[in-house]
Amino acid sequence: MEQSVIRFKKLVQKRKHFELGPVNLDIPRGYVTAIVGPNGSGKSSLLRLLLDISKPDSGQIEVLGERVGSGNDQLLKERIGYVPEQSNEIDDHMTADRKAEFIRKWYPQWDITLYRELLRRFDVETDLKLGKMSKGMRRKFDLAIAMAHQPQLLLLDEPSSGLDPIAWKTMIDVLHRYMERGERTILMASHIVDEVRRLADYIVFMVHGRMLGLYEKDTLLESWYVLYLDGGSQERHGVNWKSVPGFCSMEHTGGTTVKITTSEAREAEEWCAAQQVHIVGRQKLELDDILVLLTERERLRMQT
Ligand SMILES: Nc1ncnc2c1ncn2[C@@H]1O[C@H](COP(=O)(O)OP(=O)(O)OP(=O)(O)O)[C@@H](O)[C@H]1O
Repeated sequence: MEQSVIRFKKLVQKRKHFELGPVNLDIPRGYVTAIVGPNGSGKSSLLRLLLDISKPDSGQIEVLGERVGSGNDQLLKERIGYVPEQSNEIDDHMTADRKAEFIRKWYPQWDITLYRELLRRFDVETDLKLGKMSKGMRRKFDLAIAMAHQPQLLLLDEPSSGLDPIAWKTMIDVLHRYMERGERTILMASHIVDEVRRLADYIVFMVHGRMLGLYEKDTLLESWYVLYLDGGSQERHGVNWKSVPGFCSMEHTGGTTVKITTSEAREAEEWCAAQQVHIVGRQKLELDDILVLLTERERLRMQT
């Protein structure tokens, strides 16, 4: 694993109806990591803990080498850009430029040229009050504000929420460009498969407040497959399909063909070769299908 930019150590936060953690995880520096998980799995809660907006019950978080909540918060926040899931309504009476004037005082690295360039690219009307902006325009403004002080770490909570397809493409391009310079890191929570596919290097799955590991995206997508197997003679010899490496599910699809879903495609194919099972077809799983299967696996694990 590369050098880490964020470290969660035995992090736990207990709510009345929800428990987050324990989370033990290192987020690599210099990459885009996406937290992917169903509604209510704890993605936003985790980002708020990172920014010390809410407190854990136990455990620790280190961000950019500093312990969160240790008193260096302002210095730390200067190095971080954050786009929350929902914009702050307190700012609704301000125009874009007034808000920018207001917050730039806290950021020595604030780059007015970059700010103007981002607003131009996102087509944001600078003299409009924030409360009068459309949802998408407000989102674009929030992104520009989060990036204008050139943070080393960007935390994005559902960044494309409300964006039209053109604005979405601009955002993807802007984020790619952000990553081109230096050792920068993005940690984002997202539901959008296409966004994760285009941006993320690593993926963290989160289900019911639990982290299901950090996966390198390309490796993950190469591991989860549906294999269509000719099960004719094997069915007669009583082969146990559950012994296929990475076995997730099995279905008869008509005739002698058996559909097996596996999380270990390469090993499963080697198993087929050893068992002389003919592979009739193969199909990659998409991220959302993988999430559904992991969620179901976690639900079953919690029941036992
Ligand atoms: N301030 C709070 N007080 C009590 N419970 C909370 C609070 N904030 C969030 N929760 C609960 O924590 C759980 C996780 O919520 P969170 O918003 O972190 O999930 P999420 O994965 O970001 O969801 P979504 O994808 O819908 O945005 C939910 O059950 C939610 O009701």
